[in-house]
Amino acid sequence: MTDEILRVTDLSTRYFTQEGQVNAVSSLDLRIERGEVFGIVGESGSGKSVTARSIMNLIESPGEITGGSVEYRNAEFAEAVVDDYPDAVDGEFVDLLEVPSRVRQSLRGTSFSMIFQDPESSFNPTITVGEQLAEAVEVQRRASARPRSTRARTDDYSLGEYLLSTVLSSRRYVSEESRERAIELLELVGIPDPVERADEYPHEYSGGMLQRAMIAQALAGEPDVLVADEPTTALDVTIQAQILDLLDELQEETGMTILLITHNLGVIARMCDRVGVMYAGEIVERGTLEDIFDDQVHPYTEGLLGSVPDLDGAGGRLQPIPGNVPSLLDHEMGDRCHFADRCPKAMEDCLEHPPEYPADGSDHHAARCVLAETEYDDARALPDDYFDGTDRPAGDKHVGPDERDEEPDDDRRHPPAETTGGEHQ
Ligand SMILES: Nc1ncnc2c1ncn2[C@@H]1O[C@H](COP(=O)(O)OP(=O)(O)OP(=O)(O)O)[C@@H](O)[C@H]1O
Ligand code: NI
Repeated sequence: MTDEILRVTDLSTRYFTQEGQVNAVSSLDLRIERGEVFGIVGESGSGKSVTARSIMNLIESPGEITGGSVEYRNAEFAEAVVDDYPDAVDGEFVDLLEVPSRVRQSLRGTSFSMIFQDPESSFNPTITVGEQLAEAVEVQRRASARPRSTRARTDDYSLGEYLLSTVLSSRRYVSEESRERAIELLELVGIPDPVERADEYPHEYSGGMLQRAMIAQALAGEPDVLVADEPTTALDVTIQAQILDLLDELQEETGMTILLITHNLGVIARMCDRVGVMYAGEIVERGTLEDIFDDQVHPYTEGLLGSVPDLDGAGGRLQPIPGNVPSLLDHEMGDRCHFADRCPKAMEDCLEHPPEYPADGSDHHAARCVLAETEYDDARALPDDYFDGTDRPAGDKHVGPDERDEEPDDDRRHPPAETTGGEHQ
């Protein structure tokens, strides 16, 4: 029997930009089991971060979740909200997109936590790092002080307590215990001189330090589910390995469920139980590590595997897959397999958008590719120049090197395979 903790169904997120509608995430399904580490991997701009933010319901204008559900399983939470939001509840599952943000926020930190790709976004610049961590610890303390009742967490905030908490939060640390825990957490993520660093403000931290502090912050509430978007990309390889070890350890200790987002297959191989390979806003192949690394069906997965960057050495790089990640603009996407124009095995069959087919291997193995069903047949192959003209309006999808912008050329963050700089909120 499965023990699903997170059930994402038919999730779609669009950005309504001046250039048109961007289909950042399209009809995405995910089933994540309690205690597993599920990886999402894909090139830059494939929709990984938007998926993570959609799951946390953190999509901002001009973006919008246009359909689907994100169901979190927590019997107490379901019981606490079922009277007020019966439509959001299905057994022990609650659709987080169907409850108001106030209710959802009661889950932040203690049930759900997120590590963002850009650490700045998760810190308040005017409060010291130590205080912010202590506050996160305090939230967890309050939650567990009311014996596991989510209702208490959402409703029972009496005026007295409210006043007390506002008074207290103007004090330097919410409590000495929380301050100690905050320092412990800083130490845990490898920040030197944690006692002194706790009193510093976010801008006094380097990018790598802030990323570690953010991990400490995300872990402070001892979440059930941690969504980690490129948790180690800004860090040098030694620290990367250290942080991954730390996540691994904590995961084993606490049984926390992790949704890990990365473009690094080395990280996937090291951390994950199951993987979803993302391309153009869709999961194009999913399966266990073995399915994906040894038995992959989708030529995109194969392309990503072209060269697995190693964590320990310099020079490990993804081998670029020829061509570019599509723009995801609705009017440019067409109704074919979105990878067909870059695929060495594109056939006539690929001019229709493929559904997800079961693939040989584990029950979990599936691919959005006709090759899961049919043998590759040279006789039906599309000519090499098939997509050179008509399918690609005004060559928009070929972003030349001089047109790339937005993000600094940080190789660790964007290996050569990744061309169009994904935007980060
Ligand atoms: N605020 C925004 N406005 C418009 N488009 C956006 C916005 N945020 C993301 N997108 C678009 O959504 C698509 C998916 O972006 P996303 O950031 O999820 O990619 P990613 O897989 O996380 O890439 P990376 O590896 O670079 O982080 C991209 O086409 C991106 O341009
Ligand atoms: Ni991203």
